[in-house]
Amino acid sequence: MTALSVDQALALVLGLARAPQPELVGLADALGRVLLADAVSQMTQPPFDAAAMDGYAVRRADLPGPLRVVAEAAAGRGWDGALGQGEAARIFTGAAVPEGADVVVMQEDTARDGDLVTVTVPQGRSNIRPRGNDFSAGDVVASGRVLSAVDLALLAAMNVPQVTVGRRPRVAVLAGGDELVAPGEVPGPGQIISSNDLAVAALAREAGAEARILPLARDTETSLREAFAAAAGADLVVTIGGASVGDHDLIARVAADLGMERAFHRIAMRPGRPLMAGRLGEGAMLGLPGNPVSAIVTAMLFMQPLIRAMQGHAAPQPVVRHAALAADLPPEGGRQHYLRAALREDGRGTVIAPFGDQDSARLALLSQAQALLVRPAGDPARRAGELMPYIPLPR
Ligand SMILES: Nc1nc2c(c(=O)[nH]1)N[C@H]1C(S)=C(S)[C@@H](COP(=O)(O)OP(=O)(O)OC[C@H]3O[C@@H](n4cnc5c(N)ncnc54)[C@H](O)[C@@H]3O)O[C@H]1N2
Ligand code: MOO
Repeated sequence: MTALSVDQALALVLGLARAPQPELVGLADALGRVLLADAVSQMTQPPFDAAAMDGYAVRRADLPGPLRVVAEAAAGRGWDGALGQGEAARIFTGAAVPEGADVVVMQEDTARDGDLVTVTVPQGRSNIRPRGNDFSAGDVVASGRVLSAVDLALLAAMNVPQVTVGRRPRVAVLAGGDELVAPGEVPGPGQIISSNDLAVAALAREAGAEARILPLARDTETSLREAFAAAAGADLVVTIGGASVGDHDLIARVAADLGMERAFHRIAMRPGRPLMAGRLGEGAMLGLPGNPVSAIVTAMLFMQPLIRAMQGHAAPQPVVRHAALAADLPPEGGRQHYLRAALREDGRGTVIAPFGDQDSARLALLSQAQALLVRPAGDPARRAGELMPYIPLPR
């Protein structure tokens, strides 16, 4: 069987996402989430013609004065009178501009003497923000938007305290292997510390999921069955390791016994060939390979897009940018290759330099990388300076 391409595999993985489920949340919980219903402004902003400077509200025709200061208007404490000829009102930024005034003169452009104020500099701009200059009641933040910090401020200003967003997928992370112990424990002979589960859960949360790490499973069917049982209720079960062909790689067998409908189990990708995906009960399952770099890279390229798609993201895939190669590269093999690389800026733009060692077990090297250089399967030899696609890594 020929292995699937990365694009084919990604399409199948995204196909595992069911329609996003709406949930009403307060703005404080809405960062990074996808709006599933239009949010409609309840406010017009500013709600009145507002002063943009501290100074004096005056009638342009009366300038330069002297003008009699007859009132004071501060933000939140307005003056509801009207300016007559030859009159000025002391005013502060954000206050409603009194009727009759058509300019706010900043106080640096005035001279005050008792009740009288004289404008000392010719006035150009009005320094008045007209009512509705920012937005109006009925304006809409459209469904589909991924909410940024600025969007939260906009929605708050619109007096929309709650929004309908995609529910956070519940993700269970299942790592296992007799060689693994948790961080802080003392490893026995032949044992190492489990690291992938932490990274994968963190990546799941970064993509918007509620992630929990299950207790480490052992390399027995019983232990794995218990772990899958503990994952009940998850929208997505992500296993790590045990995906390859070794005698102790039991994940595929146990998942199949539990009724997993496998979409694929092996893709033309490096690192990450033994990647598995499918439906499991009401949810989805992703089986990531155990090598740390392979687990993390496949989590970025498949798990995070799936989690985003589950919340309704229209463009769940990672961002792809382009940079010039720092040095020549030999032709690629039959798998799409994601090379750990450094980025730097030179006078003409971004330059990408893949590391010499691409061993998929080297976490310390991955933590140095700023990008994954993407080389398609069968990519021919490349010359320094050629533009190549890359995926920036989170810093
Ligand atoms: N005969 C073959 N052997 C291997 C193949 C193959 O095609 N034929 N593929 C290789 C590739 S590529 C990868 S990637 C690995 C994937 O293997 P598994 O998914 O079965 O993973 P394991 O064997 O369980 O573990 C591999 C490696 O990763 C370490 N590991 C596992 N889980 C964790 C964890 N939670 N934290 C830290 N490190 C972990 C594990 O100790 C192993 O060293 O298979 C190759 N072999
Ligand atoms: O695919 Mo493995 O993930 O090359 O190390």
